[in-house]
Amino acid sequence: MSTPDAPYRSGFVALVGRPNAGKTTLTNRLVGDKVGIVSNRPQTTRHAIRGVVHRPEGQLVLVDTPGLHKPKSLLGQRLNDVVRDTLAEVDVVVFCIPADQPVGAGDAYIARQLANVSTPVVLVVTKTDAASKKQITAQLVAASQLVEAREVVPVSAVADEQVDLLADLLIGMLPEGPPLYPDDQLTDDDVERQIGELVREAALEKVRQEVPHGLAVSVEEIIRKPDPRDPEAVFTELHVLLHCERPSQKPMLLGKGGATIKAIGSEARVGLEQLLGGRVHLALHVTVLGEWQDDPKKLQRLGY
Ligand SMILES: Nc1nc2c(ncn2[C@@H]2O[C@H](COP(=O)(O)OP(=O)(O)OP(=O)(O)O)[C@@H](O)[C@H]2O)c(=O)[nH]1
Repeated sequence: MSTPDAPYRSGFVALVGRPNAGKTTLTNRLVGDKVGIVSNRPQTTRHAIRGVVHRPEGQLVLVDTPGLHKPKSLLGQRLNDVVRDTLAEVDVVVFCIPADQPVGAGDAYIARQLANVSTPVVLVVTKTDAASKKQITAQLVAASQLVEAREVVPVSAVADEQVDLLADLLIGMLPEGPPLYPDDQLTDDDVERQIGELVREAALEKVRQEVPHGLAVSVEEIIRKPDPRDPEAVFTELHVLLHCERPSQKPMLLGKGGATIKAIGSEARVGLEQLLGGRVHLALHVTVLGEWQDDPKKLQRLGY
């Protein structure tokens, strides 16, 4: 794996940036298409793993950070605490700033959080395919004024420009050490969490603006058994609750004659069957949880 003059390196990297900065797209491009599920996490991290980048010279573990934003509720505050812990514990923080949008208050807020930790920062100006050379140059300068960065790299995840270079550069900043994951395992977001995310994404897509932030998902039960149609295959029965904040939101999620909830289920099932590698029966129910974003007990129940 390692060559005599270049030691093997491994470690943790967190991608941060305001919503829409391109973090997910960049993560996916860095990791590549192959996604698997790892059930064991190394003891070295408490954080959810988004993906693992395997290179001959090292291994980069991309750590999930929930959105970093000004706290408006207890949920927001807790998320920000998680973010700060994550930033302090990883080896490198990648701060994504899109090339096609002016640097704004959201970026400045994140920069202030980064100033509180000693973790080295790599500034990445994303979406360079969507901006002119002049715009990119101006953005590189503006971004550099926000934080003290070790490196500043313009990339396009969509056009696959400079992504390999970024991976090499990040690996070079990690401590020497053995691989943290076997190379056929790419993510270890636990299955339950991924199930919840797929359902939540499907629900947000189907209801759009109507149930904005007050939507949470909890996976109540996962039953795996041999598929009666094919005993070699696994059949998974899932019981999932969609929690909304207000009674008025419930009919929106259900739709006329249950049409919306049915559509959410069909949409989610495609991803779920891929994730679980077999047929899935998804039982979805809608409940009203009240002001869950500000209620510590309810937050705990939802895993925050
Ligand atoms: N043109 C272009 N668009 C991009 C690129 N990367 C991301 N996008 C687009 O920007 C939007 C946001 O990208 P995401 O990767 O979801 O951004 P994010 O930072 O993960 O967003 P949040 O989940 O809201 O925090 C999507 O519409 C992407 O298709 C890029 O390299 N070029």
